[in-house]
Amino acid sequence: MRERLQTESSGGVFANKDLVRSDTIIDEDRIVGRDEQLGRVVDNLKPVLHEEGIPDMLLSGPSGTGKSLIIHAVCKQIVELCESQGKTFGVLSINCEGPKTADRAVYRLVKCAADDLGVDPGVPQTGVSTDQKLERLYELMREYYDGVIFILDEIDMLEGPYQEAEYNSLIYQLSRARGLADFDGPISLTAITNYADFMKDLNSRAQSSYNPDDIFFDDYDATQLRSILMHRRDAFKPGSLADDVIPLVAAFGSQTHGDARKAIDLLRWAGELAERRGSDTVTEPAVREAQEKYTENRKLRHISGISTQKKLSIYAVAATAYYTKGNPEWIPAGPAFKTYQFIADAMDADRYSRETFVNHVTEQSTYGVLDFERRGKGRGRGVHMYFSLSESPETIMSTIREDSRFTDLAKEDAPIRAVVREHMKRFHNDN
Ligand SMILES: Nc1ncnc2c1ncn2[C@@H]1O[C@H](COP(=O)(O)OP(=O)(O)OP(=O)(O)O)[C@@H](O)[C@H]1O
Repeated sequence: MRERLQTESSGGVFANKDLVRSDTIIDEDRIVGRDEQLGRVVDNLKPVLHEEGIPDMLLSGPSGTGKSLIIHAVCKQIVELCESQGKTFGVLSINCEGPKTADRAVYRLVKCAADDLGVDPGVPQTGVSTDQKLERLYELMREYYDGVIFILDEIDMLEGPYQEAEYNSLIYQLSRARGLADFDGPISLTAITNYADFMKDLNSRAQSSYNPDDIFFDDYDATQLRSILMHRRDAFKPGSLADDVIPLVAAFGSQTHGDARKAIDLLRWAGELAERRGSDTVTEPAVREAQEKYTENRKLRHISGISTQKKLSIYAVAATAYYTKGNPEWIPAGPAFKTYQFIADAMDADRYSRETFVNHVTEQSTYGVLDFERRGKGRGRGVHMYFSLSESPETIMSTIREDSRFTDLAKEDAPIRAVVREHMKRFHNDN
């Protein structure tokens, strides 16, 4: 079982499955089309190489149309070219679906910079003001970077609990960095959104401080999708993909909003279905079946594409939520880690450290799968990390069990429940 777990896929159709995972960062030569948008982003960021100012940008357009791909691909090149000039360009990118407030989003930016630089974040997530977090962000910028781009993906998701959406405050505060950060290098504030009219939703304060170059990404048609998929054909072993599969996936993709992510996921799902059936070729019926099963739920689709260890970590959190009496919304990391260790042993998989487990779990907040926070259990009872899933634990568990490497976990119901209950009880008694 261990061997089976450690191989990337259990069957025989994939040669490099990463190429059909939509969160894989692909090489430039696999980017198809989008010349106009690519050209504009390149022209906007090129001045960094000459220590000149760079504009703010707003990348808008429907889901899966290459917005994140293009900005990250260009930033990657800029980072490399800066490196060759002995300069450091900081790409501080967060997804705004996870943090619920501007304060948390600022913390994530600090964390992103600290992780990139391999230094301590230097501020706690809670207990200090947003200004203190911003000051730390500026400090890191002054100390380590020669230029910075803030990338705020899914900016419209940062609505927050107040009447006025939190993205206003985040945009306002970050766009003032040029004046307030005492940072000499170029700065761009680049937001990504699905809404073409996003600027109209901003309040006047945010609007007056943020004047981005608005770059629009439209839907892909079937021909463009086909070409995107053809450039990833080598995800499959030679001869394992019937000729009509890519055109059919592209046709389905163009019917459902021209979203390349959906098309790539559908191709992978068809491959996985074929493998589960023990087939060594992906054919049209597998595509049709995958299309039927294909839910609109992006978070679940995301989970089905992550690595085995990450699935294992998320499964442990979901199982801890599911088997705990009363199904609490917030799950403490301690007992969830015990569940993880138990499940890893049951599957004969490697057990990673608690830190790696926590990283694997918190990373998923970027994709809106869950939220996390540190909080106290009450006076003098310590601060603990907690996770809160955004989908029902049962749905998450059954999605992960669709992966043949996890299917057998359904049989471990009773022992997992016992482990969860014992460790949740200990957690409550100990602290
Ligand atoms: N022109 C393209 N060439 C190759 N792959 C593409 C292209 N456009 C999109 N993709 C792939 O499709 C997937 C989704 O693209 P991306 O994440 O850039 O979409 P997006 O526009 O940022 O979507 P969202 O608004 O939902 O975040 C990624 O796996 C990306 O690699």
